[in-house]
Amino acid sequence: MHSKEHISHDEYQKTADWLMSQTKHRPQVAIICGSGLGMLADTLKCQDSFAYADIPGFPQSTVQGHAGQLVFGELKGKTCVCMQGRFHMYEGHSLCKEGVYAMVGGPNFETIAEARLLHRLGVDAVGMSTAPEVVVATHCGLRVFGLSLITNKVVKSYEDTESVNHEGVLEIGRLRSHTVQQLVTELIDRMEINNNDNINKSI
Ligand SMILES: O=P(O)(O)O[C@H]1O[C@H](CO)[C@@H](O)[C@H]1O
Ligand code: HPA
Repeated sequence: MHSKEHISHDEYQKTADWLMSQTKHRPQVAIICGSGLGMLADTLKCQDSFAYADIPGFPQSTVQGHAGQLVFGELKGKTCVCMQGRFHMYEGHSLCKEGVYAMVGGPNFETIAEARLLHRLGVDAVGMSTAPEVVVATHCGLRVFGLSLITNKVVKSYEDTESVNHEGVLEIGRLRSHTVQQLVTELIDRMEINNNDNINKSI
């Protein structure tokens, strides 16, 4: 997992599973200790420390003064995990991939010309929804988690023989519905009930 462009969910999961099997700590707070600040990790109580080199799939610190350890423990009664050493782009690490979602008005799918324009603008995914809901929810002070299932490749070439249609979108939806249901159910299970208390205060 060393400075790869893309790290798969399975690779992250293997690393996380290994760590969870090695420590009983389940952190509520994660802290990245940069240059000269690694000593904070030494103050954690009931420590479990792991050298980055011993953690399966974990990148290595190359910067002088970065111990290269992941330290689990307690600080002021809160379970924390500290990275004693971070990773930088100048070490060859890429930025985490973030995507840009663009909404088109629909109900037609974007034309090839529109798809090319969106691509040039840096758009990664196209849909016909989600953005208005997020705008309204944010306006109402709600915290939002948006989830879009990517069902198809956007057609950007006039030579492309594939085309997008609603039946195809629904078909992928059916194929993935179980996974999406599991994900949403797990999210709800883990959700803090008080996460919108800023609204309650204003009512
Ligand atoms: O209807 P939602 O869930 O947004 O999903 C997508 O499916 C339709 C296109 O097939 C569009 O409505 C598009 O936004
Ligand atoms: N474009 C716009 N909306 C969509 C698409 C698409 O390719 N697929 C599903 N919804």
